[in-house]
Amino acid sequence: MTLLEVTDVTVKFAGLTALDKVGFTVEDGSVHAILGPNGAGKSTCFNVLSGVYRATSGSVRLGRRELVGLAPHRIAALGVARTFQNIALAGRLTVADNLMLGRQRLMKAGFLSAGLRLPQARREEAEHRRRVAEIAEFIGLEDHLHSPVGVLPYGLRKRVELGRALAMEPRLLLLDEPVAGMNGGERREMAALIRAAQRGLGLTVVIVEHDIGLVMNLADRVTVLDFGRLIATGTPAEVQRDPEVIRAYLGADPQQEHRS
Ligand SMILES: Nc1ncnc2c1ncn2[C@@H]1O[C@H](COP(=O)(O)OP(=O)(O)OP(=O)(O)O)[C@@H](O)[C@H]1O
Repeated sequence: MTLLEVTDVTVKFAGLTALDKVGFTVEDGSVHAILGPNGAGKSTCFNVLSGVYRATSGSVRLGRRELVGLAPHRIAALGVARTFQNIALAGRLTVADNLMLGRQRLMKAGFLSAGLRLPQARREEAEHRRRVAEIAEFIGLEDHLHSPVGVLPYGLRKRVELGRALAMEPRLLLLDEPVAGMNGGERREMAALIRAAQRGLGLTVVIVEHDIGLVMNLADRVTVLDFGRLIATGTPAEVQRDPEVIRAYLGADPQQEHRS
């Protein structure tokens, strides 16, 4: 079953076409990667999916809902969570509190009752904190639950980002370069975690990534962009063989992942 359907999405910025009639579908419960060299339009595509940018034309459907034109918080409320290329966490807050921020949308008690610490609000908060502890365990950070995020090494902070997105209990998880800047071991651990989230929590994952090796091992399907155009879509094995993909991206010097 299709969860996300992107049709003819075009994004123009003053004279520059960042996305040109891009279309692909994402199956429910799958991991779908968006791959492409620098400037290909991957982040723009993500920003359209999460409502940060509005497509100039085209459509993005989550189930039957049209997402183009909705504000980011409305899209989040439909069960779409995202992480950012550059970590966007509250460094002074603990891991637990950062994960709690992810649960805000799920909290029923208003600010006032939470502020006054009314019994119902206290009970609700305790439930959310229990779930946050479970998520911290899932991402392997149970021993750091009460550490400020700012003191954690980079690889662990990237996991907190993933945890905060998971704390939103999404159906669709958008991951923007989740292993950027990580070493080989950290990359493998993060890939395993993403797989575990997809399988264990039944999530659908769309991932933007430069790391071709990671994408080929992790993704069920891959969409390849180049200069804002979709040049291939298919299984990792199919796109790896595609001559246009080889020319645009995979043929690049493997030591030099980023084309500048
Ligand atoms: N807000 C913006 N205003 C103007 N141009 C933009 C804007 N955002 C992106 N672009 C341009 O759109 C094109 C696609 O950029 P985008 O960031 O989507 O590529 P990308 O594939 O994510 O690249 P990278 O791998 O470097 O993150 C680029 O030419 C970029 O300069």
